[in-house]
Amino acid sequence: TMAVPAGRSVVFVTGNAKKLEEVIQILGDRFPYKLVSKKIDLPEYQGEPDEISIQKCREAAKEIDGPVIVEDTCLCFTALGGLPGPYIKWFLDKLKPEGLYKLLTGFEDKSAWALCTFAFSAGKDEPVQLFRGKTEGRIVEPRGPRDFGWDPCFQPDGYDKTYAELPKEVKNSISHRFRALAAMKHEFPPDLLKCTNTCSILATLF
Ligand SMILES: O=c1[nH]c(=O)c2ncn([C@@H]3O[C@H](COP(=O)(O)OP(=O)(O)OP(=O)(O)O)[C@@H](O)[C@H]3O)c2[nH]1
Ligand SMILES: [Mg+2]
Repeated sequence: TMAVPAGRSVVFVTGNAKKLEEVIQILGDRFPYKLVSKKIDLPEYQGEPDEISIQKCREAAKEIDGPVIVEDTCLCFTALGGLPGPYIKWFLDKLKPEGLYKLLTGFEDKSAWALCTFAFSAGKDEPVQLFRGKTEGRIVEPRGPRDFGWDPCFQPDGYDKTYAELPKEVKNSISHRFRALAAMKHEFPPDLLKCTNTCSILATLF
């Protein structure tokens, strides 16, 4: 289990306000530590998802010099051997959701999965622990609001709506991010440290 001194806060380091918003919505008051957020644009590393999250977490722990959480998100197309994967940020930036859909023209298989990897470290010389969540679905012509990334072109299996069209509570109950946070929650036993007030989330930097 995770070692965070009682009363210490865990800093969620991300440059992405929408991620932070979802993390806050998903964790609600079930997170037994004080979670604060810090907007730092960490480097976009290359490699396998686990390695990327470990490097990202080490860098964040160095900058914060204390307990940190980071998260890295991949969107993987089966027909493309898992690409764009961790490089989805750049693909989305240049192609937009329409272009992501068009990438699969010529492939019958439109299946895809969203992968979220949270990484936790108690400090700069401490080990990194990973928590993964995966949601399977397929890439469709974009539908729904445009306020978060590739949500309009990802339709989770079992639903006839895209992530963007689904009510937020529904996305947050099946998403890659929800599943990774559920895995992480098991490692933060609420009774172990008895944080005074369950969880206060201060998203002051956005
Ligand atoms: O439609 C979406 N629904 C999601 O649930 C979701 N989660 C992440 N993303 C996007 O996918 C890329 C990941 O790259 P990423 O993990 O490096 O994130 P980031 O650089 O924005 O923030 P961070 O690395 O500072 O935390 C970025 O373009 C994010 O905007 C999402 N888009
Ligand atoms: Mg990033």
